[in-house]
Amino acid sequence: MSIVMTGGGTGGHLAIVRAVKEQLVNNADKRDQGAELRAYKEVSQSDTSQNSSPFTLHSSLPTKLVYIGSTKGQDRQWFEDDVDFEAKYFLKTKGVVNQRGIGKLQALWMMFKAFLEARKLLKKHHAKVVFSVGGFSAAATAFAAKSLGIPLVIHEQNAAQGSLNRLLKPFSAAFISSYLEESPIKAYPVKEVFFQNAHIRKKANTVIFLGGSQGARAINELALSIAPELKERGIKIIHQAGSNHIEEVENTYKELGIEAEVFGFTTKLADYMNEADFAIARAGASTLWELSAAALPTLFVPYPYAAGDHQYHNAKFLVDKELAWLMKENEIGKEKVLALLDENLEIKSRGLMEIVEKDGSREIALFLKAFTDK
Ligand SMILES: CC(=O)N[C@H]1[C@@H](OP(=O)(O)OP(=O)(O)OC[C@H]2O[C@@H](n3ccc(=O)[nH]c3=O)[C@H](O)[C@@H]2O)O[C@H](CO)[C@@H](O)[C@@H]1O
Repeated sequence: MSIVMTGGGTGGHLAIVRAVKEQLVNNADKRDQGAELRAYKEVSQSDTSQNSSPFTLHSSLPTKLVYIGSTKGQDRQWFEDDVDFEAKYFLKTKGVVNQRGIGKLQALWMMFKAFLEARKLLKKHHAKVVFSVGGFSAAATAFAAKSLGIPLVIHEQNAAQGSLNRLLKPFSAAFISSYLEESPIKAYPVKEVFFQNAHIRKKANTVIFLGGSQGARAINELALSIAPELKERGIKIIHQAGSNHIEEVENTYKELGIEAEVFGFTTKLADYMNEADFAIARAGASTLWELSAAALPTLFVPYPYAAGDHQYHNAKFLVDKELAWLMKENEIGKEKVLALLDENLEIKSRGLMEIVEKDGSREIALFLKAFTDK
């Protein structure tokens, strides 16, 4: 029997699969099979010929993990070589919603063929539950689960629900969303390191600008426009400018005679957040919950072209609780932003610490595991 995980396309979806998968492999099993799993790991580490998942090799470990994604998007990059899954499948699918005319018909036909394939795979692996993180990559397997009467557990990352998740919500065994009161699990799967760095901010000594690894023009422009005032106030600047904009942004700081730490992609985001007292950031779900876990007061500038304007709704969720600030790109004003630095950061920081729940991935892993115990 197995837990089948599906969905992806973008890192935002795939990160949830990975976080929950890691918990299933490392922690959730401690409840009932911990000793056995650890014993297995010791054996397999001393035997280099075994490079496959612990779940595959020992039939005494009942739960296997299977991933079903798409050939399109980033699914392959993330999981093709992942040995924690007993099996990985990448079905030929593409998004239906954004297609028109003949393209839509082709996408639907591909989806139908993938649906039939997914049904076979779910039967073959004796799926006890299907965990979907949404995105077109999840559609075939999610529908296949429903058609076979296999419980479907959905994780929605955003406050504005994705079209597939919205469609399947009434048919799901559980709909997990950190934004919904009725969600069985409220905690967002955030890496522990962000919580470890949480501390109360009182004064904006360091400001971090986070435009994501690709950078955000509006955030870059804002940063450079308020940089002279920040310098005057003795505030340090950390600036994620995006891989393609580092040089141009660095040069502008130089021309302004301002020292700033500028970078593109980083694996040390948690450290940068730890150093900062105030953030100006996009409102992608993981980033938003990581900033919240770090108790870092933030002005969100949502990406305006996100599907269903979901970044706006993500940020609004915190703003409605008075835990963050929000400005659409066309609302940004230099003076308005500078005024926020004088606001009471401590209230926001404390509020975030109180509301943000830990252990999201572990709770989801245990929730899924329960289906295999039935
Ligand atoms: C442009 C877009 O539509 N993005 C969507 C995409 O997320 P997308 O992957 O773009 O953004 P998220 O904020 O959800 O995740 C970014 C992740 O990458 C990490 N990171 C980022 C930059 C960096 O230099 N180093 C690093 O490690 C962050 O810590 C975070 O864990 O799916 C999310 C979940 O459906 C949505 O909420 C986002 O709106």
